[in-house]
Amino acid sequence: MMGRVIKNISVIGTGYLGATHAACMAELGFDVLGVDVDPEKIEALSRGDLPFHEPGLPELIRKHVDSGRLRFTTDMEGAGSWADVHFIAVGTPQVAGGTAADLTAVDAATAALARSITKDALVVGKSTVPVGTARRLQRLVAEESSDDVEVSLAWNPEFLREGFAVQDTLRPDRLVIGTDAADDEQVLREVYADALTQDTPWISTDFETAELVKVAANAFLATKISFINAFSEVTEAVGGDIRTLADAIGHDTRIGRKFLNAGVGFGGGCLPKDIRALQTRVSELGLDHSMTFLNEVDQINLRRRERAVTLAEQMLGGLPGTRIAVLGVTFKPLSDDVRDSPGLDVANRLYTAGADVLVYDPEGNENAAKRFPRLGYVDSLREAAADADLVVLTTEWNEFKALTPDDLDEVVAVQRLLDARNVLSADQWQAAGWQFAQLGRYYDDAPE
Ligand SMILES: NC(=O)C1=CN([C@@H]2O[C@H](COP(=O)(O)OP(=O)(O)OC[C@H]3O[C@@H](n4cnc5c(N)ncnc54)[C@H](O)[C@@H]3O)[C@@H](O)[C@H]2O)C=CC1
Ligand SMILES: O=C(O)[C@H]1O[C@H](OP(=O)(O)OP(=O)(O)OC[C@H]2O[C@@H](n3ccc(=O)[nH]c3=O)[C@H](O)[C@@H]2O)[C@H](O)[C@@H](O)[C@@H]1O
Repeated sequence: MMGRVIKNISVIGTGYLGATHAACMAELGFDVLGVDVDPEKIEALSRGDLPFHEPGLPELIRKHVDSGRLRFTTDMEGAGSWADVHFIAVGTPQVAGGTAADLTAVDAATAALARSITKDALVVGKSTVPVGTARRLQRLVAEESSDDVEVSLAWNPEFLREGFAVQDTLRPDRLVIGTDAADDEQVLREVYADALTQDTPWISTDFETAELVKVAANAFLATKISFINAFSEVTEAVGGDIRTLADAIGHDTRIGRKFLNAGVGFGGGCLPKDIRALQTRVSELGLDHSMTFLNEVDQINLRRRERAVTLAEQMLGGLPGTRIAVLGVTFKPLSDDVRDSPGLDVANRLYTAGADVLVYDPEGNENAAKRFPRLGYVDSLREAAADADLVVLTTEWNEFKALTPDDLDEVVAVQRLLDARNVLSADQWQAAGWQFAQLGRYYDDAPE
């Protein structure tokens, strides 16, 4: 592909990652075609509607659907005969009933794409995959594509965060490019030219390192969260304040304060499944011990959910027959994503144990109701808290972080709050007469 001017880009898979990537590529000046197997998603996107919540993305999609620079289709063949660069951004979820990554969609999308390509092109993997996948897909592309065209493969993992997806794509904090040929790296330099500042690190490496960088980053973030949450178990038992502890160690710039927010733990469509897939892949490679610590990271994380439920039960003196308001069921604020959400898991466990649960989330109600239809869902914080015996804050949306006792004093049945994200002031709520608990903190009057 050397010496070509890149004009047309396709993005295969238009979920959280792919829709963002497609819109941002259009913003960088390319003509872009988003391809997905889900006709409803494609219909919505083609109208300029985003079928999920991501700040700043609806505006970008609409802008470029209107400008004609961004189109969506279910027709893979259209993409294969049109684009110079194809990004693979399909899902790699956990396999049903196991811990490995399910690569069915990546394999199917890559094979279908390769068969449809009728001009020289670069296929770029963006999905998060087990190490070794890129090399396998390179062979698949060679087998499935026509001998008349030159098709090569590169691996370019994605580090965007939901809630900040647009800014993370248009101004990435680093780019990692795994290639087998210098020409392919040049193509990606051209693609990303306008997203780079003078200082953006550009890491050019082989396939294996590129794949591993991605899972190493997520494993490190997960470990950092479970590290502080393991200390929560200690401060809860012996007395102490996990926030002060996190602040104090975070001042050491070698440690840093970010990702040391103790609470109900990590969830989402990436961190949990990525640490499980990494362990599974490493065992497959015969390295039985290298990543076993990630099992501990996972267990610490899941114990936080249990702890939230136990604490709620202790505060109430039993769950059956109680009314509980659950505030926040997305896995984090600024997203409508409820995949492996700690808050939704806690809500469901409280319900299963006999409580009457009313959920309110600013963006997540609809997705949560699809997953757990039996919970009650309401459209406002006040409705959720009305006559509640306990309010549980599980996702730190700004609306919840700004709560004061005045907002709820007259609304609830009993002044009782469990802050499972450590974002409210214990002093303030206790001074107002509330029975108040947080994960990772110890109180003289804490229920035991
Ligand atoms: N969501 C995020 O913040 C990030 C996700 N990732 C990785 O990106 C990948 C995609 O993740 P999400 O966008 O969150 O998943 P998602 O589930 O939102 O989107 C995946 C999309 O792929 C489509 N798809 C499935 N099979 C297909 C096929 N054969 N051809 C065309 N389209 C197909 C699905 O219909 C769906 O729209 C995963 O590997 C994930 O680990 C990486 C960084 C950030
Ligand atoms: O591979 C991915 O898909 C992405 O996964 C994460 O991004 P994301 O899942 O959007 O969310 P994070 O901001 O990392 O939060 C993950 C979870 O950790 C929790 N968390 C985060 C930070 C913290 O201090 N404590 C904590 O419990 C959040 O509430 C959330 O449930 C990574 O941060 C991204 O770099 C990566 O690209």
